[in-house]
Amino acid sequence: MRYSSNLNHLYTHTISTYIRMHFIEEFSSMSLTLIVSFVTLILYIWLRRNWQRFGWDSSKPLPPGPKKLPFFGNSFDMPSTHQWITFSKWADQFDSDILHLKVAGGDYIVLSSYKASTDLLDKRSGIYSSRPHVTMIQDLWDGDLLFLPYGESLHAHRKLFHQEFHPTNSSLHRPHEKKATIVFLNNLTDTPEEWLKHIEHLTGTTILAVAYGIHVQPKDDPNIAAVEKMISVFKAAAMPGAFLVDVFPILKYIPSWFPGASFKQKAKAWRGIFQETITPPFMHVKQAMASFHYYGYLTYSKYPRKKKPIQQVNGTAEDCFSLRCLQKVKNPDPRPDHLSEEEEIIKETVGTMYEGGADTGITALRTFLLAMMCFPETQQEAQEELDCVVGRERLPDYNDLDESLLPYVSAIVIECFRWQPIVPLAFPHQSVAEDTYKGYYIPKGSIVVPNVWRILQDEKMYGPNTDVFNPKRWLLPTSDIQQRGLGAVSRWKLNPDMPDPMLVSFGFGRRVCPGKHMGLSSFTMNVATLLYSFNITPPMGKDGILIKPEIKYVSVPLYLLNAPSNLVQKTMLQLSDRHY
Ligand code: HEM
Repeated sequence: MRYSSNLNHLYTHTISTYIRMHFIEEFSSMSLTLIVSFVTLILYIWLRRNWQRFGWDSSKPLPPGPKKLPFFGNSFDMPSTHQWITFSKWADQFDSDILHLKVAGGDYIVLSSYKASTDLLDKRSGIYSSRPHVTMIQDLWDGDLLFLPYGESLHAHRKLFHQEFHPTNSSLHRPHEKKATIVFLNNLTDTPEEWLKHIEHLTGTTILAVAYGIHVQPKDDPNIAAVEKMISVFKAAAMPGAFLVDVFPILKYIPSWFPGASFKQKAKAWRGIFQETITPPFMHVKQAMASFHYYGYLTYSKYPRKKKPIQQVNGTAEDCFSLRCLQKVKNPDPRPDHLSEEEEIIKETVGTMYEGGADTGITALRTFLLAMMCFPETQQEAQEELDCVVGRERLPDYNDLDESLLPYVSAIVIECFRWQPIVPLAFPHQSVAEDTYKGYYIPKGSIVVPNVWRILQDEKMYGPNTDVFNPKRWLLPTSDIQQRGLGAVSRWKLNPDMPDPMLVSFGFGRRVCPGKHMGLSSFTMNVATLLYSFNITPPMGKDGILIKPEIKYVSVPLYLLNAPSNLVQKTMLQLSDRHY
């Protein structure tokens, strides 16, 4: 009985073990099948969704481009400087004005012709007007117009810019530009060897006056120093690929004390510098605009926490971009040292003037000076035109800067923008939907870059030898005598059939530069005044022979600006007074 019970037990145990093992076996083969099926299904769905993305749909291939490595794509092909030149070589190699690259897992579309750039960025601007996400700037260092994705916030920022910098408003800014130019000329006369410092001072002075009505000291002004500091910080933050967090945005969640998270402390310190630069001058305008603010408060006895303004006083704020925007605010914060949401947007928008207008203006003037030294005959011709039109008694004025009066000077300005475009890849756009162009598939989220440099080197559009600075490519000789004032005569007129390079130099579509008119008008004024006042020559060697500077450009990280090299910066210039 005991035996049988043991046997029974053994029997039962054996059966249960068998059942368990069988079940486990069954289960594991079943679960394996399930897992495999599930993974296959996910893979299938993912492949179906991404079929086109990887260019495997032969009916809609991706645009051509250099061969991609598995996982790394074209990451190793991407040049670290002068990208526009490499992109241009690839456009020739693949005989295509639209290229596709795979970089750090993202899709990169390069447009190499005027047609492709305007077809996509202008005509389909509903798709191509966003910006790629730069975590270091957007998440860790507050929003910024330049980097804002397409949407309501961008719309609100750009609206303020458009209202202010519409060409009909240019008379508001010109007195400031003119005043800054006079200070610039004085500084150049005193210390011509510090010409680069004076150019930086010039652009900073103009921006501070237009933005906040601040009138800086002719030299060593702390406001200018603050602006310069902010710009250098901004350049470091926006340098492509400088921070791992831009490649792996998830890193933004690691705490700042974590080893390797120094980028978070940097972002915090930079945010501080940014706010310290843009907040005080803006608050100053708000406080000085006392007619729109309340000078004191009454406390209701029934609602002790509610306050009521008791007095309004007349404002002392100077007319400027900030003031004009503040005057239109519907919901201001009544406290002079606080800002409502609407006022915060204004503060940020006005602050973007530094980023948009400072380095671009400086680079444009450096290119102009380099061109004048390397192509002296163009300088002479422009000076003759200025002498005829303006005379010798006064500086050029905005009324003179009409292309019908000073066509040669106008052609120099246009040629500066064409010869060495300041922003050779514009500023990257991002697509918000998938698209097809010329039969090629463009994935949603692609970073789209117009190769402005290549477009402006196109000999079919701009005539032969586009590497040479030649203002005459824009001009026609004319026998029409255009007379003005002193009996000025111009031998030239602008050729109306030439394509306008300004249509590409300032970007495209809904992200086109909102400071375009101001940038162009102040650059033209500076060019005319410099040509009128000084002879611009390269420095003289010990043997008394002029040292012609090398035409060498470096890419400056932020917008990938195309600036004359540091070598040129140090050696480049000698100024001698003409009429100043
Ligand atoms: C010679 C001078 C200038 C040049 C060559 C220039 C060029 C450009 C370019 C190429 C872009 C990118 C456009 C795009 O993404 O398609 C841009 C954007 C911008 N520029 Fe300018 N710019 C100049 C002067 C200015 C000035 C004086 C201001 C301010 C008053 C300014 C403010 C801006 C702003 C705020 C943006 C960002 C627009 C956005 O992202 O929606 N720029 N500029």
